Amino acid sequence: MAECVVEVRNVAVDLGGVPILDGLDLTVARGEIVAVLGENGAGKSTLLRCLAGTQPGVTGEIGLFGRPPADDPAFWRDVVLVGDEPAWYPGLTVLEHLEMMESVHAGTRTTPGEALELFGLDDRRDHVPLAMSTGQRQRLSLAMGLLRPSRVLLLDEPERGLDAGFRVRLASILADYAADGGTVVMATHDPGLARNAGARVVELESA
Ligand SMILES: Nc1ncnc2c1ncn2[C@@H]1O[C@H](COP(=O)(O)OP(=O)(O)OP(=O)(O)O)[C@@H](O)[C@H]1O
Repeated sequence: MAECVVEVRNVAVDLGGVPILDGLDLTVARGEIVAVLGENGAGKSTLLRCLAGTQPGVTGEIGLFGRPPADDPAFWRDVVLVGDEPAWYPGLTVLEHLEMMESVHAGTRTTPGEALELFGLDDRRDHVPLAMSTGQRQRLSLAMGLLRPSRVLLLDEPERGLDAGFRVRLASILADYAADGGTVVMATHDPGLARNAGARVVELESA
């Protein structure tokens, strides 16, 4: 049986009297992709924050590799979160952002050059992120996340701003990550992305 990487038992979040998730159970195996779908406000981002250990007010049990998530360096050596647009480093180009990631992480999954090609950013390598389109910046966020060595990807609406063609490529990038033994949990509004990536779909009901 495949190793269980993510385990969520009876998890709920109380945000000032508003219950969210309401006793959620979820297990995700090594090499599996789970796509969490649901209406606006259903709690998809909240679930990802729970898995990342950054959500206050959580009850129930959450384990990644058998340990509760902890917002500390050891945890983040295994886990990559791509969510809201990051704060770009002023004056650094696209290539330099990727090189910065490479310089601080041993054993990166791709080189900066390979990441530029994979994420279709080769012709933007010498641009600064704030001079690019929303979708191009999202590609860079994903490229920086995928360049890092990791065992779990937590992705909040990774399709945000991406054109249809690149969503197909992203699905294949995620499928390759899982085929290499990685585990993915993504919140998405794109059932096509989930299907093309070979994800198991989990529907979150609104409270
Ligand atoms: N800081 C907060 N304080 C109080 N309530 C919050 C807070 N953040 C989110 N919520 C509420 O929690 C619920 C879940 O929000 P969440 O962002 O997890 O939903 P979502 O499924 O990711 O939505 P979307 O599809 O719009 O991204 C919503 O009803 C939202 O109003």
